[in-house]
Amino acid sequence: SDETTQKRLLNATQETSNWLHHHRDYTAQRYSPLNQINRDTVKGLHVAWTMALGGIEGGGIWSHGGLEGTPIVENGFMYVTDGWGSVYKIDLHGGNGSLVWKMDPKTDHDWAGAIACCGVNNRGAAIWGSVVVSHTLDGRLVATNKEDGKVAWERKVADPDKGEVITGAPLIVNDMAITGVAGAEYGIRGWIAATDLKSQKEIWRTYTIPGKGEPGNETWKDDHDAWKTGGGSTWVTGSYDPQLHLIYWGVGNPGPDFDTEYRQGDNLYTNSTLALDPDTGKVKWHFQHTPNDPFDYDSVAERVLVDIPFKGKARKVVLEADRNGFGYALDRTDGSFLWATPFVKKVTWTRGINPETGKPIEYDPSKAVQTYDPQATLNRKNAHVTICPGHNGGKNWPPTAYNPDLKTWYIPVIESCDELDNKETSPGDWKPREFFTGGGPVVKMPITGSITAIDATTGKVTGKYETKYPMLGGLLATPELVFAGHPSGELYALDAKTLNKVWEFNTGGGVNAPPMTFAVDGNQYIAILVGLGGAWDKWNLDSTKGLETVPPGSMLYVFKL
Ligand SMILES: O=C(O)c1cc(C(=O)O)c2c(n1)C(=O)C(=O)c1cc(C(=O)O)[nH]c1-2
Ligand SMILES: [Ca+2]
Repeated sequence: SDETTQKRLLNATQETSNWLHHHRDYTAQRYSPLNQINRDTVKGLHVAWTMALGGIEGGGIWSHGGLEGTPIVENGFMYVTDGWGSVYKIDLHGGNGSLVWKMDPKTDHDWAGAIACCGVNNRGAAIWGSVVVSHTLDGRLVATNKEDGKVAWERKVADPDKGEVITGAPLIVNDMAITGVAGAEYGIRGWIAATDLKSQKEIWRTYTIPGKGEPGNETWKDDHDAWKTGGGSTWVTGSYDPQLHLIYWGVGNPGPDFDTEYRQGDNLYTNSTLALDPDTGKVKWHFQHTPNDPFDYDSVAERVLVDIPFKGKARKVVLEADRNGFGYALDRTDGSFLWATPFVKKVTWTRGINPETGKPIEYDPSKAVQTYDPQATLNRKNAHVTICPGHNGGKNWPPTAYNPDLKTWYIPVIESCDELDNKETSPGDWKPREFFTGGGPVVKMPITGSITAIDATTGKVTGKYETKYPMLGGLLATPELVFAGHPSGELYALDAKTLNKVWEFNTGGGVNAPPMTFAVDGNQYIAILVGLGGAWDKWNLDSTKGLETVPPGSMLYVFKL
């Protein structure tokens, strides 16, 4: 197999046939210039081949695993993961797929599965040199030889004894694998860690919650060290700007999720965008989206890097579609705020975002506990609320896609409200490997979805394709099309400009993974994993009538003209 050099990883946008990074390239646009499958030809798209994978065994609190991965493709070979972290190498030549090897990391199902808040999830692998680099739910970073599927080395990065698991794909930057952690619902103290792929040693680990004496720690104003169990997970893969030499990564919810009085203050850097120096892990700037969050609005979404004009000036921008229902554009050189737009139809937790500061209008930095909309803000006195978007967010982990020619950003939306209860938390309540949430959702309300298009240069919504079910799988953009899968099984293509549906196929499973595209032997293909898992069918099924009949499964579908 081929060497994946840093030079090639930097140039991934131009390797048109390939998909070398989790989000295809360092911009995380999930845009491929391949255009054989286009507005005119797409009606001829049909199944080329399928392959049954594994990973749907149960473990811990989970009755089965799910499929959330984005495949990597390099020069006619695919590397794809299942929910328990097995990696499959598939030869794509000759018009069908054949399994070359499978690496089973022997994940400890019960130990890790007991503390995976939201599913047996593994969102994919990365490639570097002659190895595939992947994570396991039980906290390991594994390097597997591309050639023979043998494990070259592995290193423990996260510790399930503390409630830490890993569900995201690694990001490779300058011969390092960058790892994010999950566990904010178990009161972990979140971090982002860099492993040197040459020495296999840790180079840096940056806690998303600053320690005593570090700038930001003063935003934890309680008297019982709430910062030590303050959440701030980092479970979605970030992006990288080589010119600015900055990594962009999102940070998850504070813990306990629903008891703001326990963790008074803004709770930095939870629910923030971080820009980090890749050499040292130092935080160069931050922007917090929902300070002192009462709603579980993890700001973990991928950070999409786009170069666009804004108010007549060329800007280097980072986009984020936050769980709080707003899409944000920040200047990625310094984090200054450009615009925010609601991408869901209904937002009730705030009256809006202050156009100068980018903070919720009600935000008062002098307050230890924030009150956003007084009706909707959950606290010990207002211990039962209805909020929109619901705690799953207006958009969860499934990635957005961006078309750089149209300067249009497509968001996979969850259109929801839900009812939340507060439960007062006391110092001493935290126990390793136990939920530490300070309340939670109670009544399940119906949930739908949409694909919402935003003009990145203005922040205005330009279109909405409404869907019966929430968008749980993420998007792919090509020059003329947007691809998406549905939890009820359909994979479909929309016209990139009109958002009209131009093609559809029912996979017979439930789609919970993002589509991707590649080319081999001159032919373009669309690939997607099928198998409903993640958080949905355990926690949210009452809100989506009809999905209870979708069987778990584990299937790779590949389409061609
Ligand atoms: O805070 C965390 O550490 C964390 C991790 C994860 C995860 O790793 O899957 C999810 C969440 N939170 C979460 O809040 C959530 O809604 C969620 C949905 C899913 C999924 O895969 O469907 N994962 C997660
Ligand atoms: Ca969370």
